[in-house]
Amino acid sequence: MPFEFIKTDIPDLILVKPKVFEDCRGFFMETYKKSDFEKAGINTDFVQDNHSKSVRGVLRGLHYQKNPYAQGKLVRCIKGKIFDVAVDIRKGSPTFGKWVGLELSEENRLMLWIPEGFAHGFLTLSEEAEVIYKVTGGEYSPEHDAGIVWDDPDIGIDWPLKDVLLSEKDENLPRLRDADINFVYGG
Ligand SMILES: Cc1cn([C@H]2C[C@H](O)[C@@H](COP(=O)(O)OP(=O)(O)O[C@H]3O[C@H](C)C(=O)[C@H](O)[C@H]3O)O2)c(=O)[nH]c1=O
Repeated sequence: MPFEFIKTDIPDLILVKPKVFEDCRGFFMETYKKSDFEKAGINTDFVQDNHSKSVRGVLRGLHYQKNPYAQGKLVRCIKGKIFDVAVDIRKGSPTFGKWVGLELSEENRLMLWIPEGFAHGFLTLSEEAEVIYKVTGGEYSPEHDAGIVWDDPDIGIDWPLKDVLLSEKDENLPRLRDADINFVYGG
């Protein structure tokens, strides 16, 4: 099995560890395989791939697209290191408002599967980080783009750095209690 699927504190949030084949040339690894991911319960109807580069201290998030353009994300850091965070924002979920954060890096090669109904963000821990992620559900739709402020005390994310660089948009995101959310658990 080329992948190890690891549960996190939020049942639907899955850490994926690919099998790496190293030799004198370097390495090879499969980073996605439909049959294996579907066996693990991961939706693989990917509609878009994204790639962003950030410098140390940049925090992108917490973002989500509202229904009917909700997105699932398979996130991977291919250069440097990030602290990747997902927050459950599905109304009625037993883990509503709960967050999971972990390091994804060029070195650990871990990937995080974040289903629809979660807000996502990451903090750049290395001088530079490049993040690529496959997206399910809705293609990019600015009208459905939404977010929650990174340091919402009701969520209490323990970001490793406190002095962060945000876009103007992210500086002005609402708290979870005021956010425009239309996800329903099990819906
Ligand atoms: C997300 C997106 C953005 N754009 C354009 C819109 C802006 O002109 C420019 C930068 O967008 P933004 O500042 O929203 O990029 P990020 O802050 O990296 O947003 C992402 O950050 C967090 C981590 C996420 O999980 C989302 O995928 C996404 O919201 O790219 C597009 O053309 N297509 C897209 O899918």
